Amino acid sequence: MPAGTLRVSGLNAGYGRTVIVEEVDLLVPAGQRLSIIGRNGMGKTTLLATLMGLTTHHSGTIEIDGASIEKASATRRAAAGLGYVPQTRDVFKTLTVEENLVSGLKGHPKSNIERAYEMFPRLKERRRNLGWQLSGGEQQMLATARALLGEPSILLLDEPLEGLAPVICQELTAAFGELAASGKMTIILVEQHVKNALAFADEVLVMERGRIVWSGPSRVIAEDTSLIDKYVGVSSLH
Ligand SMILES: Nc1ncnc2c1ncn2[C@@H]1O[C@H](COP(=O)(O)OP(=O)(O)OP(=O)(O)O)[C@@H](O)[C@H]1O
Repeated sequence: MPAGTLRVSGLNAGYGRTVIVEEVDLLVPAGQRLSIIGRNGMGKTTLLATLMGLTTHHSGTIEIDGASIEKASATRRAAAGLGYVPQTRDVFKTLTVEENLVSGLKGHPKSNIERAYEMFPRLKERRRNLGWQLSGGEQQMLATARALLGEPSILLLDEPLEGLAPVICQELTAAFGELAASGKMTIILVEQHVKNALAFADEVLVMERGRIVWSGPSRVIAEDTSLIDKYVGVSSLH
């Protein structure tokens, strides 16, 4: 079985006693690109954070390649193959780009840094700049590159294009497309812009109030603006 299959059953999770993610069932085969869409505050970020072990787990199972991880720490989940790029773009502001990358290696070969530079040449140009000196887009590239150094089999991306200039969006989208096309990684993308979400993914799921209310091939929802209007509003297409 290729690595990177995610199976979630009856998942309930949230913050303390508050349940946000409700009864989520999910099967993402290895190598699939899945986009998660939905209006603001519907639980998309909480679902990704829950997969990574950063919320309160109430019930249900999460398996990577058949192994249960719902009780594991975030560090153990990373070791099991999960890579996570949160909305907050976790980069160390007082370290250089290269130092940030070295800190993300965690035992993986140093040659991975050269591969990250190949994917994001801008980072190579800025290798001696400190985290705080980078633009938002460069920080997003650095956060993504750091996650990739750990060689995840499943990459979780939370609104990676939010607030970025179009030229940077294009560079990042091309990098995600390259990763996805390699077929070596399952990629789950939370994306507000439906156009980007549908262009990227084979499959889409829609969240509403913490639940999955629609799932299916992206071409089905792409061809049905009434579905888009119902779940996210047609304005999200622009
Ligand atoms: N740390 C937290 N503690 C308590 N409640 C939270 C916390 N973070 C988010 N929530 C609540 O959980 C719900 C879902 O939020 P979440 O950020 O997961 O939604 P989202 O779909 O990702 O929204 P957005 O697109 O705006 O990021 C919201 O009602 C939010 O107020």
